[in-house]
Amino acid sequence: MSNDKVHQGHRARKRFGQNFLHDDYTIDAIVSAIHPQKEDIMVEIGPGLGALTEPVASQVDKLQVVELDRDLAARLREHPTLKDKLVVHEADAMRFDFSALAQPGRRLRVFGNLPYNISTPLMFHLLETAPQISDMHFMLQKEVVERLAAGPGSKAYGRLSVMAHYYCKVIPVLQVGPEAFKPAPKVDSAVVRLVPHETLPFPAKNLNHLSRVCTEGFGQRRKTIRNCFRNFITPEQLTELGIDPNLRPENLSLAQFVEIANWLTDHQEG
Ligand SMILES: C[S@@+](CC[C@H](N)C(=O)[O-])C[C@H]1O[C@@H](n2cnc3c(N)ncnc32)[C@H](O)[C@@H]1O
Repeated sequence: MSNDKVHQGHRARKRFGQNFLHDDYTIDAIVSAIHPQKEDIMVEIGPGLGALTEPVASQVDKLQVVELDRDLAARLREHPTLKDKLVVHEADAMRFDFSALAQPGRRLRVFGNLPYNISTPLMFHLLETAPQISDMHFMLQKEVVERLAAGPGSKAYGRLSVMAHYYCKVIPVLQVGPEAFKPAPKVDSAVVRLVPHETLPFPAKNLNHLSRVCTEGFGQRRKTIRNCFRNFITPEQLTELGIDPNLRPENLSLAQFVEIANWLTDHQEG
């Protein structure tokens, strides 16, 4: 059992969410879904021991990788076949400025088998860079992929779903069982493709207001929106926007969340 924690001579660190992919079928399926092209600006988050790094690097000229674990970053810098292709950023992806890697007219393609302990805040961080990204492929906890992909009326629908759909088209690609990893995680996993919209379908005038409307709504998902949003909009004003005040937040579409947020921006005092 404890052997399972040592993979390719490296002891997996739980605090870095290290579950290394070792199943060739899964690795091939992810790399084909990514479909790397020679001239793409590819960025991998958490390359680890290189399960995805090696096959992707073999198809491109250069690969940027962001790895927090100092030992793993050092291994990658010295890797016999990878070192000439990799640009290793030994950094915390949560604080990393991904947009700095984009070039004029060339957006990033980001991928990774992400550390599950930070996957939700990391998604929000990456969504902020969406305009500089052409697509993202991530292995996540299956439940997080369900939340990303969820639409109105579903139990999994929440702030993460609204913000993901605000910026991206969300496409679940593949489900992966725990046995594909070493050590095996306690949860099921899934791969998702996120494709940022060329033009935002429902632009918000103020993103903080959209975030606030989502937080206040999903914080009280069993209430009707006339109650959730009573601090800033009346039932009559909701009706004027064409939105039924008796709906619950989990029934509001992205367009309606944005409509309420934009109303808040327009009617904010000061
Ligand atoms: C789930 S493992 C995936 C490793 C490898 N890509 C694979 O598929 O086998 C997550 C990786 O992310 C790294 N990591 C954890 N937290 C990180 C962070 N905040 N920023 C960058 N990398 C991080 C871990 O050290 C580890 O290499």
